[in-house]
Amino acid sequence: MDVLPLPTGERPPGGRSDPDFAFASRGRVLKAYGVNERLDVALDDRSFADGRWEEALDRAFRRRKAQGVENPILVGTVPFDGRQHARLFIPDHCDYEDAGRMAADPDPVALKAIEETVGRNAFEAAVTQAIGLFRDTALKKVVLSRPLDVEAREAFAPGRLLRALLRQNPGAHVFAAPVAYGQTLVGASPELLIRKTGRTVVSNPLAGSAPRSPSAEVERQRTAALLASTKDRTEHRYVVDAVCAALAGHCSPLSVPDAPSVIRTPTMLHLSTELTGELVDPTVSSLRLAHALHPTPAICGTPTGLARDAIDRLEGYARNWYGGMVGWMDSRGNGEWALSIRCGLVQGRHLRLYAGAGVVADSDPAAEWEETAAKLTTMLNLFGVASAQPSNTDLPVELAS
Ligand SMILES: C=C(O[C@@H]1C=C(C(=O)O)C=C[C@H]1O)C(=O)O
Repeated sequence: MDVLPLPTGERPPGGRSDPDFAFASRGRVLKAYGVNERLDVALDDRSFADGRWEEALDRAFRRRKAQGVENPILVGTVPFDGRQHARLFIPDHCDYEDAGRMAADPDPVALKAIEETVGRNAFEAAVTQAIGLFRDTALKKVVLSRPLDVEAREAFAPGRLLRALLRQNPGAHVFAAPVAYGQTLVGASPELLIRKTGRTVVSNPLAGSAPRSPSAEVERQRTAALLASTKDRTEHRYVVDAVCAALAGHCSPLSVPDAPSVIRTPTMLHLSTELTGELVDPTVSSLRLAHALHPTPAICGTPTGLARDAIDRLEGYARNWYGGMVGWMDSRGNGEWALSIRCGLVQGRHLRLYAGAGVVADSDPAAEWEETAAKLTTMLNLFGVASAQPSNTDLPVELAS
């Protein structure tokens, strides 16, 4: 569905006041309107190595400043695979809104079907194959994901999904970003890849997960179990080590807590480590740092190259924007980039959701499937169908209308 044009007659609905791009952080939503200049480019090693992309961006920022904008910004999304083009643009106009004021209850949406394009059997077989790779190769961790296709009777309104995500996930980096004509990536990411404010950078990798529970007692047990779990600690350690290694050359000092803590999203518990550093060279941009980090083992694996190959061979679908990053950067290089997870791609009546789970040597395929199901509830909660998981077959599930 990712490359299809909108069917004739279907246009994304939404009021004129809906921003073209929105990104929430710490209680405020950055809203961007219109495209002043587009900077679609593949953000791979080559783009950063020869400095040409950053020069082009600098020229674009200077043109904008010449039009009277004191500190212009770039917004957009970068796909999982850096060889594919990012969707980045300098907007015509930006403002901020209080996230709480922008939040709204979800609209009732008449769903037609939920289809497990990659079903439980296929996913668990992929996890089993990955476990085999840990025995036979130097691969230590790989994040395997799956899509879930939701079809509604009428076109989804990305702006309304955004407002509902803000209501349901007040602490998340809630976002809505245009990725192609008629296609919008919407989500509520709990994971900050990088924030740069002047000299200071913060990265908050997550890995190691359990679902929330309505019972406080069960949740206490799950939190304690997560902190004590060797499997989850190992999964988490790979990410923290990789983030440390990527930031170490840029930061002095770099402060890394000795042990992870547990953070709560409305649907999940995660092991979390917040790293903070002071940049040796404060002119290094947030996007260059994000590129140095991406893809972390929170979304790809360890070692990166082998994990990428395993994802290509085992997942059986194209991630495209899922597992990339979304955010903004100003002309001084300050900015924030969140992992594009807990998200979905909206196109007309179609919404493709995504969720993945980190697989390590002592993973259990059934538990990894359950983990992806739990992560999908962040988006499925928009429709009140969190418990209506499709059956264990690969067949589409028709929902009562
Ligand atoms: C891959 C996802 O989440 C990532 C994987 C996690 C894990 O394996 O425990 C936890 C948080 C995220 O870093 C996702 O939500 O799709």
